[in-house]
Amino acid sequence: MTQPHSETVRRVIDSGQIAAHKHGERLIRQSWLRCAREYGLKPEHNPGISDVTSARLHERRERVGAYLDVARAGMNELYPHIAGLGYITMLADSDGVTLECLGGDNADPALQAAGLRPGTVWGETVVGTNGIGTCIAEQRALTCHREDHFYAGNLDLSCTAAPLHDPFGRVAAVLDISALSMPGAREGQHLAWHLTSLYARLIEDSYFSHHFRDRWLLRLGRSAPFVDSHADLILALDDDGMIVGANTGARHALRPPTGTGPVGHGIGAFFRDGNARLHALKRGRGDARLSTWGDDAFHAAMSQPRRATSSVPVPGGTPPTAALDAMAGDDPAMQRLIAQARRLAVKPIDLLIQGETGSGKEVLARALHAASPRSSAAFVAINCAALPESLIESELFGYAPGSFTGARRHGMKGLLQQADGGTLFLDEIGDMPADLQTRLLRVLAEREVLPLGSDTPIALNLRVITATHRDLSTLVSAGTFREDLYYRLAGGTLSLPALRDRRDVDWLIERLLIREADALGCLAHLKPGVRDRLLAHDWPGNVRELRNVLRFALALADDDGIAIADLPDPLSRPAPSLPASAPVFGTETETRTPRERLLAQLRERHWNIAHVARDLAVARSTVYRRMARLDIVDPKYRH
Ligand SMILES: Nc1ncnc2c1ncn2[C@@H]1O[C@H](COP(=O)(O)OP(=O)(O)OP(=O)(O)O)[C@@H](O)[C@H]1O
Repeated sequence: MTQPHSETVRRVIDSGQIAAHKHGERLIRQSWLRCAREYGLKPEHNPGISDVTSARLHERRERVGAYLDVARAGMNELYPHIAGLGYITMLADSDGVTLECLGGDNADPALQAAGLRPGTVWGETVVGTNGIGTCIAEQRALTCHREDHFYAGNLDLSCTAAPLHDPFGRVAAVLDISALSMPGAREGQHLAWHLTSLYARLIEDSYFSHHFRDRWLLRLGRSAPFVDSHADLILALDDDGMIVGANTGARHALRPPTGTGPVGHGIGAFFRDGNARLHALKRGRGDARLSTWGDDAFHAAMSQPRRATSSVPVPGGTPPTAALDAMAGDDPAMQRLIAQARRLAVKPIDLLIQGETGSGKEVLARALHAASPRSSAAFVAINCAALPESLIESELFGYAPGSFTGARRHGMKGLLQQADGGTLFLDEIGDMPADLQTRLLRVLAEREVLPLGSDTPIALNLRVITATHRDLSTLVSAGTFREDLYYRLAGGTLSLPALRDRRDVDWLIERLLIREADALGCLAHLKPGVRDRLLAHDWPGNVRELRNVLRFALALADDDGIAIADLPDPLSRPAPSLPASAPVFGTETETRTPRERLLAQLRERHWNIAHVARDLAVARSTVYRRMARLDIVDPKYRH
């Protein structure tokens, strides 16, 4: 007599033995152990099928949002391939609740009883090992065929499921094909596995392209004719060549030395001459091929951003936050600040930005404006410290015709009025004279402005963002800044960290380097030792100083990249003391002649030119050229 299924499962759980099985089967056994040990499920106690209410089902569909439309289209494409084989296709959300079902007869009691319908719960923690739930737990495509199920009640089912990732790598939904009473062993489901995986990839990539439609999209594939329609890797890039999104293929293929994925890195971090080739691709010129630093070659195709969707805010839509997102790499304080800024941007409140000089206060103010519902109206910036005190009043509030000697005949619209409907940015608010603080407070409270010499107030609809590098609370204690204005402004305060306290300096170097190199039309390469020099600097002038240093160095550098000598003082001065074990590619090399340096690098890499080129961040041809110039001959070719 055959053993009841629950006993088979129990035996595996008690023995804990999973290693001897093939990969697909091992995943199933692993899931059995998880069900028993982590979720406390017992194979003998089958909980049966449970449903969510139709209201909850509606909510869940809403939550999947635009992904659902793309996934539905994918299911419609997939279904005709499997219909004749007795399968139906389903879509579940990331909790394992089925949202859509295509195929079969809705009234078929067998399908109904098996739970193959919208609104049923297939989370692994609830119904044990099954196609949808275990796919979510393992985050990979898998088949759960008949006896693979944890509970005996599901043994009629054969399910193959694949995760659908969102553009950030999280499981957004699951694509599943299922059948009842499918004969044969799980190996017979091989084709089902490939088909489900293929359509999951198509759905993911379609959604990815839709999500990043206002970015440059770089498609990379092994086969030239397919690169446009079936790219293996897709990267979304901003105008500076920074990666802002990577599809599942790209996340797997491109592993950066630091960080968890390619997002936030420049294209040059992964591809030889990445920036130059990107430039050519954007202009529709040059060879449409890219090679990774490990010499993996891809055919490339580039598509342009659809600007209209990002610059014209859709009524009721979410304003773009790209400028905010582009401000930070993986620094926790900056990430927190950007998350707060994203939320505050859309709220009708005035904001105060604090931070040292050059830390990016104005950049943040502009990004807040771009991410706000006011983005299509004016952003008016004024630096209170730079304006003579006598002019601030008329500049800000404007004046009526003939209000004072020298005034324009028709009067002048003040900056407050020019910013009507948009954002007014008052930089260095701590330097605002006391009487103007009073008038500004009135404007903020009453939302109207009284131009000089006029007795008719003008209603204003504006958001005021102020910024200061000074500690306003100290100015309040000293009596030079109005306390009531301070509290009005400090309601929404965003504090930018100093660059020396940020952990994403490396990221910022890369980003600014690409941007500045692009502007100057040269290559963004740092020679060995330069990055370390930059990372060791204290940056009292913050991001502005970093940008200026890179701009200066790029202007001086040869076409093969920035050397330490190209940096401005004091960064170019030899380091005061060097450790005895300074690395070959570090600062110590700077005391040798160029020939000695290159020879040492070639020997270190056993004359592997590709490796030396990678260390130096230059093309192989550059290394060969330098070898010829410095009269260095590879020992292999010496007679
Ligand atoms: N996150 C960033 N990404 C790229 N560039 C940045 C960033 N932050 C600042 N910068 C650059 O640094 C320079 C200084 O930025 P910004 O003017 O916003 O600083 P600030 O804090 O307002 O300076 P100040 O206190 O002198 O007014 C700008 O030219 C800008 O290009």
